[in-house]
Formats: sequence, C-alpha cells, structure tokens
Amino acid sequence: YRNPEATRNALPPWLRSKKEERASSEEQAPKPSSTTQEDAKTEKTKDDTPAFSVSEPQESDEGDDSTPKSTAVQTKQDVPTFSLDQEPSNNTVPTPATNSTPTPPTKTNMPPPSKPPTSTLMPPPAPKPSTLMPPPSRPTPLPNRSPAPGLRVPTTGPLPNRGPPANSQQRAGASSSGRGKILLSPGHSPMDWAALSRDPKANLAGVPGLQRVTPSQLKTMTGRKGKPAWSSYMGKVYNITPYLPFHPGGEPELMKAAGRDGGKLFMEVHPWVNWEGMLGSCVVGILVSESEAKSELDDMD
Ligand code: HEM
Repeated sequence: YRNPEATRNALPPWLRSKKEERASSEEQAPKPSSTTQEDAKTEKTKDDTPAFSVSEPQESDEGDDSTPKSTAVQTKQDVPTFSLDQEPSNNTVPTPATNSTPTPPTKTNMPPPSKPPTSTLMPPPAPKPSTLMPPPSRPTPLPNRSPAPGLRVPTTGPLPNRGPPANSQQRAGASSSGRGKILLSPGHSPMDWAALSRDPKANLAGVPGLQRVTPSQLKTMTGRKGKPAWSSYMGKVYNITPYLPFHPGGEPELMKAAGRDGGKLFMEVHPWVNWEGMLGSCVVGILVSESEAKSELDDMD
C-alpha cells in the first residue's frame, strides 16, 4: 500500500517534512526488489513531488507487508495565519483581527471576519432599471374649473327641506328663545300626519270648497270660541287646526300664526320646511282684499 498521489497533494505544505521524506526515501532505497512495478512508479511520482509530508510506511520496522501507519510530525514551520485586515500582522502568532468592534471568540484559529455573517441566504439581486415608462404625474386639481357649481350638493348651509346645521344661528336662536321640538303625543308623528293628509275623506280644510277669504274674515279664525284656526301663506289660506297636534314645534308656536299671515314667523323659524307640501290638504281658499270681496258681492247683487 502506498499513499495515493491525490492524498499527498491534498496535504498542506507544512505537513510535508523534508526530513521525513528523506528518511523515507533512504529506507525504501535498499529494498528495490520488494517493491512492485507499480510501487516504483509511485515512488517516481513521489520524487517529483518532494513536498510530501506524511511519513512513509516504515517497512523496515514492520518487517513485512502491513498497513502503513502515519505518525505525528513535529513541524518547525509556523502555522500560517491570515487576516482580512490591511494592517501588517505577525504571522507567527494567530491573533484575532484588530477590529474596533468586539467580536465573539471563535473555536478555530481563524481570525473572525470583519463583518459577522448575518444570513446565509443569497443577497437580494440589485434592482434592475425598469424598462417601463414612468407613471404619469397626478393631475393637479383646478379649484375654479368646476363645470356647474350650482348643481353640486351644497356642503355648507341647510339642504333643501332639511334642518340647518346644528351650530347655525337659526337653530341657536330658536333654542335661545325657548323654541324647540316637543314630544309629540302618540299617533301624531310626521308619518301619521302624512297618512292623514292623504286621506280624501278627512276634509282637513273644513269647508265644502275653496273660499275667497278677506283679511277681516281671516282675523276671526283664531282657533278660539269654537272657531277653526286659519293662517295664510303666500296668498293661500290654510286651516291649521288639524295640524296643531302634529306640529313638531308645539301647538302654542303654531297658534301664533292663527288668524293672520304666518309667512314671516314661518320663515324665521324653519324656512326649509315645505308648508305647501305639508298642508296641501288643508287649503281653505285664497286670500283676497276687502275691495275685491266687496266688488264680488256687488256683482252677485
Ligand atoms: C303652519 C305651518 C307650519 C308648518 C307646516 C310647520 C312645520 C314644522 C315642522 C315640520 C317642524 C320640524 C322641523 C324640523 O324638524 O326641522 C317644525 C318645527 C318648528 N316649528 Fe313649525 N310649522 C309651521 C308653522 C310654525 C309657526 C308659525 C311657528 C312659530 C310661530 C313654528 C315654530 C316651530 C318651531 C319653534 C319648531 C321647532 C324648531 C326646531 O326644532 O328647531 N312653526 N314646524
């Protein structure tokens, strides 16, 4: 058995002791006959590579063919060390790399790396320059280019037929003067009024047909002494008596408009309320002047 050539070459140079190699060569030289042709070839190869360090099999000691044994070799060469630092370092003594940051001690004599390995994964690939077109810039809003500002839903102020904002002056004035919504009695919700006003048999106006109402006549319809409460608005006269228990603002508030034109009071409190729509079934007639009514009576005579 001879150490194969590949094994010899794999050994580091410091293991290849010339002394051992020389001794091995001297021991093998007197016994050329005991080696085969192949062994001779191996020896020739060994001569070509004199750096072989493992001690050759001591055939003379064994006396016969036996498994060669390797012996520990005391090398005089220093263990080579290297450092990643640029500073010159003493190769004779393995010293850790001179870094400002302390590094944990390593098990081997290898100097610690300058940077501790953070991950064994492959580093992310560098971003490739995109070949796509860059996204278009966002269009800058044009504040005064609105096509139809009047068609938009108003963001400020009350919506049509809606209450004003809670912090509006109208609502604040109403509450400061003692006005406000009241708790309606059962069966007198706005939905109940809507249902009642749609009933054709209800006759909420209280008159057989449309009347010509003079201001003096309107004054007598105050809701007292058994008379109904009438109120005019935009030239029409309404019987507000059936609506009194349904008024969210309360009967006393609504009664302030009885026997007279209630348009001013109405617009002061809730201009967003649709009077005509809510009291459409309570229309008594139209408001006419005294002279118009007198001339009409004269025509009848
Ligand atoms: C006769 C026609 C009237 C109708 C159809 C009517 C209808 C209404 C309606 C629907 C509400 C609720 C409004 C809302 O929730 O936003 C309301 C509230 C109110 N109404 Fe009238 N109303 C009338 C006349 C009057 C008059 C003449 C006065 C005062 C003199 C008045 C004083 C009030 C008050 C104080 C409130 C409460 C307002 C509030 O909640 O802030 N109403 N009315």
